[in-house]
Amino acid sequence: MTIRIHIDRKIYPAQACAPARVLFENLSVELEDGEVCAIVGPSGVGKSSLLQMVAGLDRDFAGSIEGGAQPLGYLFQSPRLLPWRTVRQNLELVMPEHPGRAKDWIAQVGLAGSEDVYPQRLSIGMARRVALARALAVEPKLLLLDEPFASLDEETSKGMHDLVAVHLKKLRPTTLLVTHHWHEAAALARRVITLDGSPARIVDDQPVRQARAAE
Ligand SMILES: Nc1ncnc2c1ncn2[C@@H]1O[C@H](COP(=O)(O)OP(=O)(O)OP(=O)(O)O)[C@@H](O)[C@H]1O
Repeated sequence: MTIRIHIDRKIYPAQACAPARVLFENLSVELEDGEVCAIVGPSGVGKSSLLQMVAGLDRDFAGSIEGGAQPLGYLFQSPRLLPWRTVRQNLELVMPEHPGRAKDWIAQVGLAGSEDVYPQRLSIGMARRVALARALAVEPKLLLLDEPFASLDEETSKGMHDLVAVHLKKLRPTTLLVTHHWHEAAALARRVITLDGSPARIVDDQPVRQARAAE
């Protein structure tokens, strides 16, 4: 499904010790059905905020997001697992019709044997892998990945990268991938959008080949 994002204005209001911040102004992006697009930009520019708006979790802005596809797979920056459910139960929740597949997903993210462990006993990297499995297991039409390979060692990161690549190829979800790493963007995405400034604007938007050449 094509996604059309147009943000006239997104403001985070003033808080006790922080002034109001205009995060986005006149920002427009269109994603074709099945397009994999990486979002890069400096820390604090608004990448995670943009994902939350696309997901429909933040509707407090002037503008529109058209075509929000369901099912939605969303890997948040923090794992956001339900602490009162085991690893297996966290996954079963998103696939109530196929609970038997939870075990297979746990194995695919390299956590076989941790099925009955509660999230507080997992390292951050393990919890993020469960969260990645949860995002992919819903067989999303719209996939939002916020730094999917953070907190992972090199070998695990490569394994998770391959897992994501296989699923992007198989399911062809329209995908927004937030990353700080050009090699991740270049390996998984066909298009790279660079955000910068305050309010944030798109300072670069190009196919991966040209983006790599400009590196
Ligand atoms: N709920 C909120 N209320 C007020 N300000 C917020 C809120 N969420 C984020 N911000 C602010 O908005 C700005 C953008 O945050 P965001 O997390 O979207 O950036 P980011 O580009 O994803 O950063 P990073 O790469 O460090 O994860 C930051 O200055 C942050 O402090």
